[in-house]
Amino acid sequence: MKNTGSNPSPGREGVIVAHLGVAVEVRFDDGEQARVRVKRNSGHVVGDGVTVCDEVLHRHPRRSELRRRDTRGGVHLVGANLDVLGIVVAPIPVPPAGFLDRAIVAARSGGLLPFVVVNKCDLPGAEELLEALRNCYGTTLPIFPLSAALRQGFEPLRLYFAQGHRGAFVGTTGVGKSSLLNVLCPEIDLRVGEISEYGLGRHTTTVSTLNALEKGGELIDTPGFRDFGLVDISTDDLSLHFPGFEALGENSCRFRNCRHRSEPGCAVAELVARGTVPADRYAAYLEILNEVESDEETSRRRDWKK
Ligand SMILES: Nc1nc2c(ncn2[C@@H]2O[C@H](COP(=O)(O)OP(=O)(O)OP(=O)(O)O)[C@@H](O)[C@H]2O)c(=O)[nH]1
Ligand SMILES: [Zn+2]
Repeated sequence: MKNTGSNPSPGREGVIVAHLGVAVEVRFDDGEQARVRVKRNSGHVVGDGVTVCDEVLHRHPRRSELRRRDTRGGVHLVGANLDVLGIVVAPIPVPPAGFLDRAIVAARSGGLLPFVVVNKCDLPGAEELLEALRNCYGTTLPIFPLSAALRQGFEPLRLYFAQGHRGAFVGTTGVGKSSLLNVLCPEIDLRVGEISEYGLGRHTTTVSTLNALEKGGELIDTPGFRDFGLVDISTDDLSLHFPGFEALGENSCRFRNCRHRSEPGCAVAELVARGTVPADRYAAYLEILNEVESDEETSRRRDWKK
């Protein structure tokens, strides 16, 4: 174990704050940090709680896991024990249809609370976007309008994290995630620089880090994950976690695997008929359901061919 402070004694508890491929950086409960070697593909991720005993890592059970799927269908664990997922949108580029709903469903199915950041509020079109999002999600999620370029509007977001939340940001290319991170966590780049001094420079581009925020809370930054253009969800996730179906509460559909299409005894259909779920939200749901079903069909066919 390479030590960045005094010698850690065996059996100390901490959290993984950086993953370097062949080693992880552990921050112990007293604030001291040390590097521990791990096998490549050890399965440890940033955010994992660990006990270090005789230079060996013992991982604690996780309360949540954030995953992403690559374009070839491989699943990657991005971080552990996150509480919140910040979905970043902006007036430009316009969020792709269904992006927010899919990202919200992905967060909830991973056990994370989603929130929305509307960046680039200095640009025309921001008011309209914000208004549309407030109408759609305002009662179910926190929405933070801000401008990373002007460094304005960050206080409510900082206070939100300061409640003790550990989170990550996702969003499509160009919405300003890097700019946002730089305002919230200006030391991220510095820390990556430090890591390269240990001769692991080649890995610095894929380093994922857990960063403490000034006023409290933590942010996981994983380059490569931030671009969440293609959000992978299942039909089960969608029918359970679609934003707008919260009014369902304990009223369940007759069939446990109800897709809320035209099944008898569907509680969602009832809410739509009563106007509790607006018709346009239901239409958005059906559209995504069709897409997800067709994606699932495609991957089933691909698996058969293997
Ligand atoms: N007007 C305006 N432009 C912004 C703001 N935040 C970021 N930008 C610009 O938007 C562009 C994209 O910003 P990035 O921070 O690189 O966006 P990103 O989401 O990290 O993009 P990727 O790295 O491609 O995923 C840059 O030209 C930024 O200068 C903002 O608040 N207002
Ligand atoms: Zn139903």
